[in-house]
Amino acid sequence: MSFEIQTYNNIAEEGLKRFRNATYTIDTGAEPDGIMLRSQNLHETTFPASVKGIARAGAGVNNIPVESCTSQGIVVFNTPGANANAVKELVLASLLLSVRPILKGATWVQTLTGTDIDKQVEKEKKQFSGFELEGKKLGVVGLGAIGAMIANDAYRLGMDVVGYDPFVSVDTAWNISRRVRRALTLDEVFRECDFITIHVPLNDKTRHLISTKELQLMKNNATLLNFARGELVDNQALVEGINNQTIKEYITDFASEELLHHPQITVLPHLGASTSEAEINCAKSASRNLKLFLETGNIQHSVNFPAVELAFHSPYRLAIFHKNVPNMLGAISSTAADLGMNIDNLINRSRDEIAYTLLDLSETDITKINALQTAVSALNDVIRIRIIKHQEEN
Ligand SMILES: NC(=O)c1ccc[n+]([C@@H]2O[C@H](COP(=O)([O-])OP(=O)(O)OC[C@H]3O[C@@H](n4cnc5c(N)ncnc54)[C@H](O)[C@@H]3O)[C@@H](O)[C@H]2O)c1
Ligand SMILES: O=C(O)CC[C@@H](O)C(=O)O
Repeated sequence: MSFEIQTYNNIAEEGLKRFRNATYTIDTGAEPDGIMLRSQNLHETTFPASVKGIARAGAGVNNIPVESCTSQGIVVFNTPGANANAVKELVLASLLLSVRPILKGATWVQTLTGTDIDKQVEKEKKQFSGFELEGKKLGVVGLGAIGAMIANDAYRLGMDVVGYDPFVSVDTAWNISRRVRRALTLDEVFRECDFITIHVPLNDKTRHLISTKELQLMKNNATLLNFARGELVDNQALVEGINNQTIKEYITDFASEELLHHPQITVLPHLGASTSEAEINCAKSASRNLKLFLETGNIQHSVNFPAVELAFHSPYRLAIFHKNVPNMLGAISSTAADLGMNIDNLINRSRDEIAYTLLDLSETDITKINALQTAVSALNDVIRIRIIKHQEEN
């Protein structure tokens, strides 16, 4: 078996090297089996029928048409937590920089001349004095991989931390300090906090999570930080809110024309995950997910199909994507039996309306396997079916 991988954006070599062997080619053809990307927008892309999996080297998948991929039986992966520490450090740096005008001070020092620089510094430094984070209240909206780390570390910096996440996972909840108070409503967070940082995914429910109404609930001296996605905040309402002194400051990782050249708005060029460590972690995790899926059909860290793991020892495996409806397994097994084929092993998992079945066969005659593929494809509610040949590890 051989696979073609298409890449977009700069994917770290530490991840790509999993594909530098005889089984794979990278960026050489128009019919890729797998796609690896960072922030490339795929919403207008028509995928060739060859595409089986798309791996996002990062957390957010809003640049991928996930729903349409699901209906085509394309598995979309992300890399949960792989860049969380990088984002956490940038948010903490931004919090610290927002209370201490040290960059302005450092720029000013460079303008000084003369032999009494030390005296000029002592005389003028009061213009660069700031505040402390200790004792201030931070609201963290979204207590996932990033939000949870920020909540814990902000608490360690002496901040009073409130978190809001109605869907927090049990695993993450275990990792959050019990000193982080759980807010029951978003309004509570907006009303009480001096700093609010958002770490939720962008989707139809969270787009413009923060608009005029939410801004008006915030304290006049509040700082809003957005290192999750630009569209979570209604930029027009935000600029109006800052101009009307509804809130004090906005710090974001997502550039947009209306946010530029405003003294109370700091815009970074999407640097949250831009550390060597995060880029390597994400590339390694994305390539591991994609390679495992292409070679075995097993699924880990998918955002649209269930996790499935079945040791692969048989000569052939069918990977069947289908709707989650009754008697699908019965129909698949009797189709195999009708063709005289024995099933070595089988696993079926579902996720909402979608299900996925791996069927291992002792049959070695590819003509018969192809006939089974054709017969199963003709069953109602089957979305896609792949034949995977067992291969030695590489
Ligand atoms: N700036 C960057 O470079 C950068 C890097 C990584 C991630 N991100 C963005 O940050 C987001 C979060 O990343 P993560 O790794 O923490 O993801 P995550 O999936 O671990 O956490 C997201 C959390 O948001 C919660 N959530 C969902 N909807 C919510 C809502 N309406 N209100 C409150 N909580 C809600 C979920 O329950 C989950 O706990 C990503 O989706 C991505 O868009 C940006
Ligand atoms: O790849 C990047 O630089 C950003 C990734 C980030 O947006 C994410 O969602 O993980």
